[in-house]
Amino acid sequence: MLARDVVATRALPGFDNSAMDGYAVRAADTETANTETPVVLPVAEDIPAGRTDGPPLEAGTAHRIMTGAALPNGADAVVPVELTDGGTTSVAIHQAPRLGQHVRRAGEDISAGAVALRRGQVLGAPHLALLSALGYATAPVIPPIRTIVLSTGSELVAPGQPLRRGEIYESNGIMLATAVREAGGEAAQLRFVSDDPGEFLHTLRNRAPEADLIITSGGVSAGAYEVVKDSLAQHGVEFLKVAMQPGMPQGCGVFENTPIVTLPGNPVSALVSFEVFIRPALRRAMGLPSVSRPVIKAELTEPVRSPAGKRQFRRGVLDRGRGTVKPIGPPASHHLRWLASANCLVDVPEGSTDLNAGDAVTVWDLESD
Ligand SMILES: Nc1nc2c(c(=O)[nH]1)N[C@H]1C(S)=C(S)[C@@H](COP(=O)(O)OP(=O)(O)OC[C@H]3O[C@@H](n4cnc5c(N)ncnc54)[C@H](O)[C@@H]3O)O[C@H]1N2
Ligand code: MOO
Repeated sequence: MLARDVVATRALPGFDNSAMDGYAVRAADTETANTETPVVLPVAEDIPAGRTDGPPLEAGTAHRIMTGAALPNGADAVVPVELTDGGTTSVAIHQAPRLGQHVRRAGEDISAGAVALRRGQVLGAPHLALLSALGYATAPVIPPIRTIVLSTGSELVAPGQPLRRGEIYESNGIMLATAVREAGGEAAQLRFVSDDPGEFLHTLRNRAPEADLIITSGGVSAGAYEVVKDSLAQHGVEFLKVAMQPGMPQGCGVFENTPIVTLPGNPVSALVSFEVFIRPALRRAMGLPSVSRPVIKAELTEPVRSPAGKRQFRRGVLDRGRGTVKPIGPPASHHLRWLASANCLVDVPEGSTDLNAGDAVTVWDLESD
């Protein structure tokens, strides 16, 4: 993201140039040209793109010119090669050009001194091209937040490896690292660790200094072997229950000078918690223009039940045209298929336990920033 406005120090295009492969002429020399009685002119120069010596066009002559080549002084129109006989020593012009035809004027894209890009612009493909076209080899940017993402669980196996009964493939790491990147941050996805506190703390200690934020998943609820909770409760991390479904058990704090958020391990809980707690904080910290997802009102296509006293986030499919939202899948927090089919979250407030089809609900649009 740009840290300051960037001003064009030069115009674009930087010089009058040809928009076509053809012949640079003086329109007045060729005004009688037509197919029956072409105007024939000697070709005095050949001007490929990149030729820099710039010989002027004498009256009564033509220069063969290529797209992007500087228009010679004296020329005021370009005749495309298709409207000529394509000659190299002399050229027969079959159609009279309009004054200024196929000429790209200096500064018609952007003039010198104009603001080319504003502070806060996220630099995508066209913006980087514009900066380069203006001659900027570097640009002042706000660096992205650097996160490390660490999954925990002795049941986890890397995708591609054989699985034994009781084991599952690790999926939170790539999910959360991708979510960070999509939010505009940087993410290093660490190799997941087992439920052994020694291994967990060793990994964190090694990698925390390189991060602005640590994100872990798993090991924060109420059982035995809660590696994250057991290891970090003594290290300035607070563990608590949030009145939210999914995403009830949470933790956050500072681990040896690095902020840390410990998400629950259930995949849907982890991603919903990321959306609710981490994404807005990341974007605000980076100064990005839109901090929260766009929030829309939509009409439910079917009823929704929600536990009393909890804010529920259901997966949904938002039909923007109709203004409706269809809740999909059960509220449970392990249904990845429904998470992958959703384009929004349906935000059911704490006070609502029974919503009917046709009721208006608040929806978080997950497909927009
Ligand atoms: N007695 C209680 N049990 C549970 C409670 C509770 O309050 N009392 N809370 C439940 C809720 S709600 C959630 S959410 C989970 C959170 O548990 P943890 O954060 O401790 O996570 P784990 O137990 O490690 O894992 C939960 C679940 O998710 C799977 N998992 C974990 N990490 C990954 C990963 N990287 N990739 C894919 N799947 C992952 C894990 O195998 C478990 O199935 O606790 C409830 N229990
Ligand atoms: O908070 Mo848990 O996330 O409901 O499954």
